[in-house]
Amino acid sequence: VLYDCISGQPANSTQLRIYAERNNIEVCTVDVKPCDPEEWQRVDGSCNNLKYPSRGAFRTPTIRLLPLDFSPNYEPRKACDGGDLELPRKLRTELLCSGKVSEMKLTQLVSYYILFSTGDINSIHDPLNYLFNITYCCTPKGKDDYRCTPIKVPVHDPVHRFSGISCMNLTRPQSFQTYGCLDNNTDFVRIVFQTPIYDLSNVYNFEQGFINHIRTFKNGLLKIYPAENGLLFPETDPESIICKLNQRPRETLCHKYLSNNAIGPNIMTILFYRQHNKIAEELHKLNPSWNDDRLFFTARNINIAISLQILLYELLPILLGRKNLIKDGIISCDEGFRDLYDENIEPLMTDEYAYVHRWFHVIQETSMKFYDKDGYFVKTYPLVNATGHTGMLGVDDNMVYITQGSFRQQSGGFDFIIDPDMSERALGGFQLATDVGAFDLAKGRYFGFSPYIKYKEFCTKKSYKKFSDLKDSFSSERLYRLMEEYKCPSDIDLMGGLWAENFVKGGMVPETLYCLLVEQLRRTLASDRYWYERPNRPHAFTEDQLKAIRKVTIAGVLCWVGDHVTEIQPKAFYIISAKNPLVKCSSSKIGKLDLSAWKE
Ligand code: HEM
Repeated sequence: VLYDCISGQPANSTQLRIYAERNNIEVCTVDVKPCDPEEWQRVDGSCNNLKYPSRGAFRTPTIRLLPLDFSPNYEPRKACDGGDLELPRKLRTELLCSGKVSEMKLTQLVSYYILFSTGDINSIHDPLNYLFNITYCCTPKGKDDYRCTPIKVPVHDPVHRFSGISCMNLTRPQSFQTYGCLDNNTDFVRIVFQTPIYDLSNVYNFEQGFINHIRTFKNGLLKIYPAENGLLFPETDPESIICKLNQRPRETLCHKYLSNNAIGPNIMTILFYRQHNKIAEELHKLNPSWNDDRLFFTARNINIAISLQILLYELLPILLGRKNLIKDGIISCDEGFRDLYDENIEPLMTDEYAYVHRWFHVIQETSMKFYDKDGYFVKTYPLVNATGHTGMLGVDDNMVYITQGSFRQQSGGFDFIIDPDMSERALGGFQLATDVGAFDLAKGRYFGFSPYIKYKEFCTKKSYKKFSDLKDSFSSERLYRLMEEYKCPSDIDLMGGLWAENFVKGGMVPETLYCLLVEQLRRTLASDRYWYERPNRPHAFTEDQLKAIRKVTIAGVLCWVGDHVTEIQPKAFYIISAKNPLVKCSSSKIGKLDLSAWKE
């Protein structure tokens, strides 16, 4: 049945006719084969909710916590005095300092994993659009193109008053209106291609049929190929234009079915892809009678569960605070099952959830340190030169160096200081100047997010009319900066507020960021029928199997599928220290997967 993406109902003949006239049936509908309540979790996400079978599938529309706030024609909202809000680049340079500060407790792996996890539920179609299709927003042609929303650089910009750069190319976020599924005069609905549930869409892909390209259909395995350096990678497309930074002819590796994005998540995706095969191989040894399908879906089920176990129980407690997460019902304090499922809650993702993850741009350390397999420092390499540069992983020891660096190098600071490469050249060799912070702030306006104080009110149930009402959530110095830049509290952008706000007690992120993440995670836990901790889902784990999943840590994953990782600290999101020393991968301190509970 063809379901209308927007309504989540079977498309009627009038709708289909309109879509056919516009030549966009394929993008505005999802083809859902009849659901079987007991089937394995589908790769395209359909049939997650049996009442609304297309919800949870790729291209499920996003939802909003607060109403849209735009000027007419989806232009940014106005300031309280009726004028334009301050330029995003001006606000970024005034509210975030540019410089290098390290977080002394955490490793670079934190940024790699958090970005990898956002890639599961969020696609990178918007940057691809302005990098490959609409590249002229800073030229006269861009002035007449509604899709162009370039970043204007103020004349007295601290960096570009010297460089002569006065504009950065950027486009409007794409929506169901962009693709003609909704009329232009209707409320903006963001289009996202990934499924809105955590199901490793970034590893297994998500569009119908794509999975058939990566499966071998033998023993549950995915296709995998050795590169020039002998290491194993998913299928490559040497002609792809996405890997623009590949140094050809030597560097040819470029993922054909997976995304070639920033280097950290790129590596994590490769590791989870390989991990699928390791799991399938072991399952096959344990249960030689299982057929290909059973091995494939069981391995995927375990792989997804591991990715979530690490996110929820290892990483988020560090970032958001373990006690906070227990109090808010996001993690459980015992090892057993839990079941928060409610079939009346549709598996949908809020726009706010993906958006506030952008705050983590401030923690990105961009001088990647390369270490060899024995832990000797080799060199530093600019992280931004590695985006769209998958080819570097297939030659020399780069994959080894970056993997080793991920758990040996410190993370960037959790503060209001952004690494200069993120604020000036985040898109490395693609675009001359990219201030990702300014992009983040500008995008918030083109998504039509309500001002920061509305979110603050949503989270605290208090009212904020005057700047002084905010004094409990900001240091006086940070509040003063906001007052310098914004005329009224209601002018403060969501991202502007996050950049200045105090951290949640017990955690390392701004209070409102915490609140908006938790809001979505609650929905995710209640709306994903296949959530790994549930005892009553199709092909649920047994108690022993769930216990085995709960033991796995990111260190265990790196030991198992990382190239030449032979020793690592047990808590790999934390730096190596006397309390968290390097140990051999064979040590019982490393949380490895034991698949014996799957033997029949
Ligand atoms: C700490 C790790 C990071 C996290 C959690 C993160 C998160 C995000 C998220 C959620 C988006 C929004 C995507 C969308 O909805 O369209 C985004 C956009 C973006 N990120 Fe990151 N990111 C991280 C690191 C990086 C790095 C290392 C780079 C560059 C090398 C980068 C460059 C960008 C760019 C260029 C955009 C698009 C900006 C736009 O078009 O508005 N990010 N990031």
